[in-house]
Amino acid sequence: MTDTIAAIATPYGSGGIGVIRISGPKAFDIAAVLFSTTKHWPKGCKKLESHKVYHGYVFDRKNISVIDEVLLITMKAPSSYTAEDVVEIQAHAGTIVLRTILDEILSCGARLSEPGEFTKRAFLNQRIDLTQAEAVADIINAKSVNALKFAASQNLGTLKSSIQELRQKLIQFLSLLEVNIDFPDDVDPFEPSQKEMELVDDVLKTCREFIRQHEDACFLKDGIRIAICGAPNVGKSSLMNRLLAQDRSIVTAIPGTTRDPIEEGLNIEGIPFVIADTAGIHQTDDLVEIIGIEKAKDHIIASDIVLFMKEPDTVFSDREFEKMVPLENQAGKKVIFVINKIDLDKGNLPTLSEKYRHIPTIEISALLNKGINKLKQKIVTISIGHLDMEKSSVIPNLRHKKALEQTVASLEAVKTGLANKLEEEILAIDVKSSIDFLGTITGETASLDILDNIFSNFCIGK
Ligand SMILES: Nc1nc2c(c(=O)[nH]1)N(C=O)[C@@H](CNc1ccc(C(=O)N[C@@H](CCC(=O)O)C(=O)O)cc1)CN2
Ligand SMILES: Nc1nc2c(ncn2[C@@H]2O[C@H](COP(=O)(O)OP(=O)(O)OP(=O)(O)O)[C@@H](O)[C@H]2O)c(=O)[nH]1
Ligand SMILES: [Mg+2]
Repeated sequence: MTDTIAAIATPYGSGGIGVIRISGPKAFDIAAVLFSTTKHWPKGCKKLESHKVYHGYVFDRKNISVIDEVLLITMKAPSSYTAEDVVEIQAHAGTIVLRTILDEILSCGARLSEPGEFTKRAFLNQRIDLTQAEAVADIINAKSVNALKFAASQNLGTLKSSIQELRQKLIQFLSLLEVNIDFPDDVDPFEPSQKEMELVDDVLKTCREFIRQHEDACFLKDGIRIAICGAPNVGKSSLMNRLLAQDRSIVTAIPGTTRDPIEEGLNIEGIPFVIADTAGIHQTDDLVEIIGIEKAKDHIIASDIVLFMKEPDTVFSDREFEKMVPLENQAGKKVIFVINKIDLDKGNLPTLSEKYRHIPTIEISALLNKGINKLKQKIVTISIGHLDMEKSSVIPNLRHKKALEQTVASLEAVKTGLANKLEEEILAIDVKSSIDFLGTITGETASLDILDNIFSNFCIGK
């Protein structure tokens, strides 16, 4: 039999309202002891029904004095967050008042909950699966609107149903194999049909697609890395300051002003970016500049998006561009060609070469704050234009990615086994492990370690 747990569910400190949550078999009894719908002695509490909100007062357990005027919410099992009996008390949010009520609840036989224990109970009682439990933590910790969209979608069970569907297909496949293992004499030797081969391929393809989506989604959680690069004095630091809307980098008319790369977080339309202003890249004998240029190159290599800057009356050359963004590092990198200082009416703007014609060009004046919004728009569209966050079932969760990679490895072994006409017993081992790996994602086959690790990262009261 489970015990009854209680915790303050709202953040510490003072605020409008604070919520205390009780879950478990004693929740309603404890409420009946401490709560009264009248403020006068003798305390009066009618029988509490499920899914109702009551107005009343919390007394100390000896029913001598009123602690606070509250609203009390009742939810009978299994229709509650934990799928157990739940009572919530909405009191005034002050550290002392909430602690005092909690102490009374604890002295009536409840125990202080562990971090994440309410959500863990929802999982153990099978109201939600592990991906939904993780989504709850991701909703709380979301650093951007997009991270929230992923998490909210996962909370609804999108990933859960996709994984369950894949798992079901493999279980069906396993049962075909097992018929042959159990009754080898009664049935013909296992000969996978075209349909069964396709089934394995199908599951493999979906797992690989999820892994790819995971990589996209990671950007949205950790920040897409942008590096601003170009020759000295083109206005890199000026652009950095415009994008951040603050004076972060030093701007002077002296070429070679920026030495150390300067990194800052930037949020455009809810998407997190990490942007780096770097030293102007050119030939120099200055030791400090040389080190700065090396660091600039490291930043460019590590970035997802490069803003390659030039000014009017200069020319774009493949050689210069490839010195900054080497050919071997161009794969997967997105580049925007930014022409700065268009306020200077001095002649010709540089144009892209034939080879790099596909790169989008944006004209700006960092000095006059012109074209900056257009540039921001371009940064957003090349970052996430191809993603649909609201429908995506994948959120950037490393645990899921690893499990998917293990599933893929096992299914590859199944495929090789099928091609080599291995025995059913051997095939079944790999099919079983792929089923188990998928099960670790939803929690059907997750170990206690995994569960502890996930729930201990929650806050108390969640
Ligand atoms: N006051 C309060 N607000 C809250 C929560 C809570 O527990 N209490 N939540 C906690 O994180 C979130 C809402 N999530 C919830 C998820 C499921 C159920 C629930 O009772 N589910 C039952 C019954 C559904 C029904 O009656 O339609 C179920 O699924 O069986 C409640 C809250 C955010 N806001
Ligand atoms: N006319 C004009 N001048 C600009 C513009 N943007 C920057 N400048 C000027 O160009 C000079 C260099 O600007 P920075 O932003 O320091 O250039 P940088 O690329 O960071 O230079 P380094 O750090 O030395 O590589 C400063 O005098 C700026 O005021 C612009 O859009 N128009
Ligand atoms: Mg600079």
